[in-house]
Amino acid sequence: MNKEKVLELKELSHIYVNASGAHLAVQHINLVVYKGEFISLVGPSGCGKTTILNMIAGLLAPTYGELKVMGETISSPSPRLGYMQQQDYLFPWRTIMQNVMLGLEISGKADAKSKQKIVSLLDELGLEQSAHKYPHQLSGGMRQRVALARTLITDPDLLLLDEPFSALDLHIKMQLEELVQTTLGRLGKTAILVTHDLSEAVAISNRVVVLGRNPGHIRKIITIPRELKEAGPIEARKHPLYQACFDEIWHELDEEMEREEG
Ligand SMILES: Nc1ncnc2c1ncn2[C@@H]1O[C@H](COP(=O)(O)OP(=O)(O)OP(=O)(O)O)[C@@H](O)[C@H]1O
Repeated sequence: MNKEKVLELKELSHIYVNASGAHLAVQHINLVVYKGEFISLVGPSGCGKTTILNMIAGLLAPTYGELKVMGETISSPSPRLGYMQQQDYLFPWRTIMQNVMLGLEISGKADAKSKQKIVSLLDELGLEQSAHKYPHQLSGGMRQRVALARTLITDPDLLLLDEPFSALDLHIKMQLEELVQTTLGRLGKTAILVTHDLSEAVAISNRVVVLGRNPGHIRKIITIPRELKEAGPIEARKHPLYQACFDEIWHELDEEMEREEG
C-alpha cells in the first residue's frame, strides 16, 4: 500500500456547548489514513461517529486537537473532500446529468470537458441509460449511484460516506458496496465510512475503527486481512477469515457495553 498520508487526526476532540451546558462528545482521537485505504467507523449510538465525520468535513470545528487532509489543516468544507450520505439530496427538477454537473458547478470545476467526463462516469456506474432521466424515475439504489457519481466527479482526495447504503434492501446494498469498492479501488480513492452494519464494515474495509462512548474514543483499530478485501464485499462474507474479524469487533462492542453498565 502507498504510504501517502491522506488524513491525520491528532488528539481530535469536540465539546458541544449549548443552552443546557457543555458536552464532551469525543476526545483524543488519533488516526492516520493512507492513500487508497477504506476505513470504517463503528460503535454504539452516540459514540461520536457523526461528530468525527463532520469535523473531517470541515462542518464542525474541533475544540482541540489537529486535523489535516493531504497535509493541510481543514477548517471549512473543502473541494478535497466528497461527502455522501444516506439521503441522496438529488434535485428533483434536474436530470441525472444536471445533478452530477452540480457537483462540478459548486466546486467551480465545470468546463468544456465536463459533459464527457460525466458520461463516462455514469457509464462506469451502470447509469448510461439514465443521464436524461429525472431522480423520481430511478430506484433507490440507482439514485445512490447518482449520488456517488456526483461525489466522485469532483475528484476528491477523501470520500466521507455516512451510512450511504443503510436505506437500501440487502441485495441492492451489497451490489452497491461491490460497485463502490471496485470504483474507488480503480481510482485509488481513500474513504471513511460510518456504518452500523458490522458485516458491511468487515466486508468492505482495510481497517475498522471501533469506538466507545461517554465520551467518544477509539477502543481498537482492527486490520482486516487482505484476502477479504480482494474477495470483494459479497464473497468476503463467505470467506473463512470473515467470522473471526466479525467476532473481534463484536467482542469489543460487547466489552464496551459491559464497561458502561459496570
Ligand atoms: N448538537 C449537539 N449538541 C449537544 N450534544 C450533541 C450534539 N450533537 C451530538 N451530540 C452528542 O454528542 C455525542 C456524539 O453524537 P454523534 O451524533 O456524533 O454520535 P453517533 O455515533 O453518530 O450516533 P448515532 O450512531 O446515533 O448516529 C452524543 O452524546 C450526542 O448526544
